[in-house]
Amino acid sequence: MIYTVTLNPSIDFIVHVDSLRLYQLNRMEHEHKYPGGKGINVSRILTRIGVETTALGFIGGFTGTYIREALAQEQVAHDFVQIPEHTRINIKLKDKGGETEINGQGPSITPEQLQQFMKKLERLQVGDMLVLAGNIPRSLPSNLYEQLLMSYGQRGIHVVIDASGEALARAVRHQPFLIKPNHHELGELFNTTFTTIDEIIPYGEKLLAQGITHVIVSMAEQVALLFTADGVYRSTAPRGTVVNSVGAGDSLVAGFIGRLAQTGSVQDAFRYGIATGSATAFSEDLACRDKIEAIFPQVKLTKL
Ligand SMILES: Nc1ncnc2c1ncn2[C@@H]1O[C@H](COP(=O)(O)OP(=O)(O)OP(=O)(O)O)[C@@H](O)[C@H]1O
Ligand SMILES: O=P(O)(O)OC[C@@]1(O)O[C@H](CO)[C@@H](O)[C@@H]1O
Repeated sequence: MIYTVTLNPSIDFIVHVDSLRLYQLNRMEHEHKYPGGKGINVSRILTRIGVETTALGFIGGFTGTYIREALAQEQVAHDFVQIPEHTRINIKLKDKGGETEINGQGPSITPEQLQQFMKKLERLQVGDMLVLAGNIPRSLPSNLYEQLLMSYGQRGIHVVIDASGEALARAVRHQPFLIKPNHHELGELFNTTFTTIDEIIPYGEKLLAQGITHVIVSMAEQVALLFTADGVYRSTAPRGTVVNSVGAGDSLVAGFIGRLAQTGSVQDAFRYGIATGSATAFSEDLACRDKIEAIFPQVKLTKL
């Protein structure tokens, strides 16, 4: 079973305007609402590709009810801790110049609610996977992912970290199964910036040498890199028309771990992950299975 954790879920409110005019009235051309938050996105994709998953985290208020209902409609299993405060709404604003995101802070989580969440994790068994994805709300300990990684990693559970900043920096010390920084997040981790692929390679190898099983470095429409036991692989991103790239990174993670669970082949899983990320970028909502599988044959790997 793949458990995903979204400590701070959201309704993603996707708004399209032709050309945003600041400080003036803008009319939406069209708008969509989706259940969001990185772990929830991973669970939605896993369900679409037929991999068993349960989404965990904290949810509350009318926004929380909307998310529960939307997930139930898609048959995405979940077991959230119910809280009284409203789950946040994140605005994703698209115009012809690009995408602007305004994410909410989200509700405060009390120590009692955190305890309820910890209790839900007790069901995890050897061989399960735990995906810790997205920001850690300010009301929770900033080392929460690190604590979970240490305790569940030692019990034979594969822990995936899809986070940035301090949460990622703390996690890489404790041998997660997979991390998927984009090249900016990787640069931040090492206090540097990258201009070429060659510059990234020693840093990915360093993370692997620290005991991380798989490291994927994504770069949106450019190449992505996989660092794994038998070497470094480069994949080019498929070409297409970008509709909404929110959740592309989460989709890559879901495609990779889902396919790995199905086939056991790391290279095949990397190709499938890239196809899933791109299929999401080319869709209004997250990718559907048909689109992923149509793109999959386009994805080729080169061993470096
Ligand atoms: N413009 C694009 N064209 C094609 N594929 C894309 C594009 N943007 C993203 N992707 C696909 O999604 C994957 C992940 O994208 P990206 O590197 O933007 O992740 P991210 O920064 O974690 O994304 P996000 O935070 O928006 O979820 C890429 O490796 C690629 O397969
Ligand atoms: O504020 P966080 O937790 O870092 O990111 C939340 C978020 O931007 O990430 C997902 C896309 O990756 C969206 O569904 C969601 O709105």
